[in-house]
Amino acid sequence: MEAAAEPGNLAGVQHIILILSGKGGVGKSTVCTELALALRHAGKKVGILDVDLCGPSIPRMLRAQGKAVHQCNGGWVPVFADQEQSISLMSVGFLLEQPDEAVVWRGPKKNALIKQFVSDVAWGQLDYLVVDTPPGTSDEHMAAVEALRPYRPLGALVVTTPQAVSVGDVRRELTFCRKTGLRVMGVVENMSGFTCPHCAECTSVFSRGGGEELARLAGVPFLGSVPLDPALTRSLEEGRDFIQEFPNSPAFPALAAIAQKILDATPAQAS
Ligand SMILES: Nc1ncnc2c1ncn2[C@@H]1O[C@H](COP(=O)(O)OP(=O)(O)OP(=O)(O)O)[C@@H](O)[C@H]1O
Repeated sequence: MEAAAEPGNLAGVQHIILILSGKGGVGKSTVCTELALALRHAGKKVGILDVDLCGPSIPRMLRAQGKAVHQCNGGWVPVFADQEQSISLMSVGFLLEQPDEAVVWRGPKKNALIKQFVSDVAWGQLDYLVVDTPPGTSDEHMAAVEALRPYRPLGALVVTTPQAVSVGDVRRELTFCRKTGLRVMGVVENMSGFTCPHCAECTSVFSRGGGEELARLAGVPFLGSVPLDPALTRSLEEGRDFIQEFPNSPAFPALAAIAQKILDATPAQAS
C-alpha cells in the first residue's frame, strides 16, 4: 500500500523536526528512528525524510533497503516502512543505491538536487516529519533547510554523546540553528552512562552530564539522556520494533520521555 498523496506537497505536514549532530556515529539516525516509532506508538502519523548523503542508514534500520521508489506527477512517493507499515519513509539512500544516480548526487549539482528532492516528496497528511541529516553543518544542511522552511517553522533536535570531543561540536550545531532560524527543541545525550571496565581514564572521557551542562550553558532545553543499550543496537540490526519488543531495556524509558517532551512542545495545529 503506497501513499496516494499529492506530489510535491509538504503543506499537510504539521511539524517538521530536523535531527542534527556535530559528529557522525553519535546515534543521530538511531534517535531519529526511535523517536519516529515512539511518536507513531503515541498515535501520530509520522514520516521520516532521510537526507543523510554521508550514510543514509534509516532504510537499513527500518528494513526498507532496496524498496522500489517511484515518482508520480514529478514528485517522489514515500514508501511505507517499519513492521506495521505505518511510517512513511523517503531516503536519499534509495536513490544512491542506483549507481547512475549516485554519481550525479555526489557531483556539483548536489545541493540543487537536495532542494528538489526535499520539496518533491508527496507526504500527504502527517503529524510529524522527522528529518535525518548528515553529521556536522554544511551546504547540504542549508539546502535542506531552505527547501523545508517555506512550509513550516522548523524545529531542531541536537544529538550528542557525553564525550568532550562530541559535546564541543554541538556548539557549532547550535550556532547553525541560530543563524538559520531553526528552533532548538533540545539536546539529546545519547550513549550515556558508559564506564569502561578496563581503565580509569575512560570514566572521565565519558563523563556524565556533558550534554545537560552544554544545554544549560547554551540556554536550550535538555531533553534527556539515552543510555548505551545493546538492546537498541540489536533491535535495529534485526529490524525489530524496540518500543514494542524491548520495553524493559534501559533506553526505553529515556526515549519515551523524550518523545513525550516533543509531544508536549508541539501542540496540534489547526489545519
Ligand atoms: N544508545 C545506544 N546504545 C547502543 N548502541 C547505540 C545507541 N545509539 C546508537 N547506537 C549504535 O551506534 C551506531 C551508530 O548509530 P547511528 O548510525 O544512529 O549514528 P549516526 O550519528 O546516525 O551516524 P552517521 O551520522 O555517521 O550516519 C549504530 O550501530 C547504533 O546501533
